[in-house]
Amino acid sequence: MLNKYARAFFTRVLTPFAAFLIRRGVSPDTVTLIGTAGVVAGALVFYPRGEFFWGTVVITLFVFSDLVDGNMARQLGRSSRWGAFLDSTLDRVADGAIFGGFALWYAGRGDDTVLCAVAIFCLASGQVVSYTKARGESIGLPVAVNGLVERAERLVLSLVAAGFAGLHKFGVPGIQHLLPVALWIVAVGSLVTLIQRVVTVRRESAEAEAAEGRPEQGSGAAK
Ligand SMILES: CCCCCCCC/C=C\CCCCCCCC(=O)OC[C@H](COP(=O)(O)O[C@@H]1[C@H](O)[C@H](OP(=O)(O)O)[C@@H](O)[C@H](O)[C@H]1O)OC(=O)CCCCCCC/C=C\CCCCCCCC
Ligand SMILES: Nc1ccn([C@@H]2O[C@H](COP(=O)(O)O)[C@@H](O)[C@H]2O)c(=O)n1
Ligand SMILES: [Mg+2]
Ligand SMILES: [Mg+2]
Repeated sequence: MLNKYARAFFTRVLTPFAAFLIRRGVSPDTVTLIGTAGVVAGALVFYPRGEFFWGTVVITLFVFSDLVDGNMARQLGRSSRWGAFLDSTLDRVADGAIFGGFALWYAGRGDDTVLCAVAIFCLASGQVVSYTKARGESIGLPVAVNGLVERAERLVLSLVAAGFAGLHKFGVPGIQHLLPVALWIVAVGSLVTLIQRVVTVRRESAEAEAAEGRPEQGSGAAK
């Protein structure tokens, strides 16, 4: 939903900055790489120590590079398969660091095994949700569903909650509970999204095979 409705707004806001970087001779790949490095550093330096406010500030400074790199590539007329591969692959690295950072906190000083497991579930299910689309498309299916919780939702929910939860260290009472709530929402939402995508791929592959005149695998007709 955010990808659909918020992207146009951020494209307008970030286009002048993308044009500025192009004029300075910066390449889209450089932005992709530096953006990912910043997110990974912010997540793995601050989150495992429970510094959620400063971690989120650093991550937020870098995470928008994921919208700037594609914008630059399009302005340059240089959108490439390599760029698409690099962008998506490094998205997975950044997401791993963010949810890994939460898991490390709960495994250590945060001392909460259940929330550690929820954070690991968010990490793994987010990666699998993205994989379903990539694999479905690689076998020639449209995978015409995005689902309830895409990457933008996973990031916005977790980062906004972490940023506010971090204010607990500055004396705001009770606010630290926002992060567990967000992690549970992302976990359940990712599971729903995974089911939505798997069901869609199952239907699309059956339709494709029926259109090719091949019996559906596992239906018994192939025996
Ligand atoms: C006192 C207050 C303290 C608070 C501190 C700071 C709070 C600030 C918090 C958060 C800001 C979070 C911003 C997060 C922005 C995320 C932007 C982003 O990178 O989105 C990426 C997304 C997808 O891009 P791609 O097409 O490159 O990725 C594809 C996607 O990942 C697919 O994954 P799948 O969906 O399938 O799982 C992959 O399949 C594919 O491989 C991959 O290529 O981009 C978008 O979706 C575009 C829309 C971005 C919308 C951003 C909205 C930000 C909204 C609000 C932020 C501001 C909140 C401020 C709160 C302030 C509180 C005071
Ligand atoms: N280094 C890069 C990064 C991205 N691209 C192209 O942009 C598309 C992604 O757009 P976003 O707005 O989501 O960043 C990607 O599929 C590539 O076509 C690129 O060429 N080089
Ligand atoms: Mg990008
Ligand atoms: Mg990306």
